[in-house]
Amino acid sequence: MADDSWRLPSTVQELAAAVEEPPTRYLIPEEDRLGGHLASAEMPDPVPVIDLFRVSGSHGAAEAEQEAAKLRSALHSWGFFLVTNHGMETSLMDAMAPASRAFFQLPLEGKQDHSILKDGKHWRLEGYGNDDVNAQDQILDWSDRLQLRVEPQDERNLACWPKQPESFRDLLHEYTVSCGRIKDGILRAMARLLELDEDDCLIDELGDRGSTYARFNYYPPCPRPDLVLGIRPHCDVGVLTLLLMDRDVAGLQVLRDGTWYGVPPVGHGYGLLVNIGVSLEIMTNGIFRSPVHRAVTNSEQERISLAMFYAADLEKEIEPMAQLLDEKQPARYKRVKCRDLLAAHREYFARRERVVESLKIQ
Ligand SMILES: O=C(O)CCC(=O)C(=O)O
Ligand SMILES: [Fe+2]
Repeated sequence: MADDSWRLPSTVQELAAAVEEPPTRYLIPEEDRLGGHLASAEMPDPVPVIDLFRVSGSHGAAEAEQEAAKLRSALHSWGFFLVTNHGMETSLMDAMAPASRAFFQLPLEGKQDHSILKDGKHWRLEGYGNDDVNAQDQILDWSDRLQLRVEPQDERNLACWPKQPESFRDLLHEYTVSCGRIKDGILRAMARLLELDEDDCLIDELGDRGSTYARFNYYPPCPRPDLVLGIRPHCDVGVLTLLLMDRDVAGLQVLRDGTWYGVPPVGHGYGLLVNIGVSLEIMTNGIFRSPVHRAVTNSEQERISLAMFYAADLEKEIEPMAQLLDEKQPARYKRVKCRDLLAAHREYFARRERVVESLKIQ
């Protein structure tokens, strides 16, 4: 029988503990290693920060207007921003991040109980592990992940949810509820920016049964950070992503005009970064663009991030919103069912390509 063990790489955490050099299948293509390293430029200005309370109008119309102008500028320049005054208790962020770390620190067997491989073989969307490996020459990322579908709540597959640390499940539930409110606040502010008919227009675009995936990314230290990527260049595929950044360790980079810029940790507490996804790019007919980003590793410290991906109802079709179209602004993206978009995104991601290119109307 053919040896297809290449389909089932060990976790990067195990690998990192065992090797002095990353194996060939983790080495990124030459053209991505320009200059011999993955260094990035410093952002010309600090990461834009949006005060969610102000932009919602709770301080009055004038302040909301000012904050909305900042949001517009952040969306047009970078496609991402930090959100503050978002209503999530600091104590929740302070507890969620260490609980994620504690999960990755469990012995392998404890984590494998929640493996992303059903019966040890068949890759699925939820659980602990890596990407689906479907080609022998696929270049792998230097990270392990725990991916869980947290919404709709009645579709949670709790068998994939860690029982250790003990606080994990309750924390993730609370975190999900809190992030859901923040996501709604952001989508309302964006709807106002776009002058849509109703503040809830973008929220409604997700449908009644929008899907939320929580993805915990774990990047072990790498002896050759100049040769691998923690996560390859990509756009997130959902409507938007809320990324809980590592408090201390940098790694996220964003591409703008051909230059990679490093996104520094906020320096105090945990930063919550909002990232536009491909689904929102389509819905807004390209008014908001999804930024290409990646994560690099380093040789000394592990790094953790937690991404909440908000996607529409899987059965819903995504297309440019009629309100944003007219003769001068015809649809620039094809209509696509959310489920198909997510599946296509995984295929493109594996090939290091971007799904959004295939959806543009030429
Ligand atoms: O770890 C990071 O900073 C980025 C993670 C990311 O881009 C993702 O999970 O989609
Ligand atoms: Fe991402």
